[in-house]
Amino acid sequence: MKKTRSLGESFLCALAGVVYAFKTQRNIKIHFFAAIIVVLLSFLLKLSISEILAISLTVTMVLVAEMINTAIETVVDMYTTEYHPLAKAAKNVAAGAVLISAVNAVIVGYIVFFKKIIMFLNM
Ligand SMILES: Nc1ncnc2c1ncn2[C@@H]1O[C@H](COP(=O)(O)OP(=O)(O)OP(=O)(O)O)[C@@H](O)[C@H]1O
Repeated sequence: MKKTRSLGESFLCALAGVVYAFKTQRNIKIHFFAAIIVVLLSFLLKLSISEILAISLTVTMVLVAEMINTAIETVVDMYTTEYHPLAKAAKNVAAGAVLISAVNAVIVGYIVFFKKIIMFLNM
């Protein structure tokens, strides 16, 4: 295996990882489209800079958690497809990270959007 890579090659590998996760993981597709809707809503509801920062960090955290979850699932499946309690623990912990990021997204989304959407609908 080739050891040293140029910066460009490393970037392409990272990009390939994003594409792989997007192509193979239904949840990432759902989160990605949810992120697009959130970005469009942010423009429509004229969020402040600090609100946009909170939303941006939240969306990024969910997508990153999903990708780390995918990486862990992939390594576990490469190691064994047999039942193993440690494989189960690794996958459950990774899924737990996604769950925590998703709960945070719901809380942040509620705090930032709820009042604004109600006001927008009552206009
Ligand atoms: N090799 C294994 N040994 C023991 N339990 C496993 C194993 N593989 C999966 N599991 C259990 O099944 C659950 C689902 O695993 P799976 O690999 O199907 O993930 P998934 O359904 O693709 O998850 P996600 O929806 O997060 O992508 C795991 O969280 C774990 O509890």
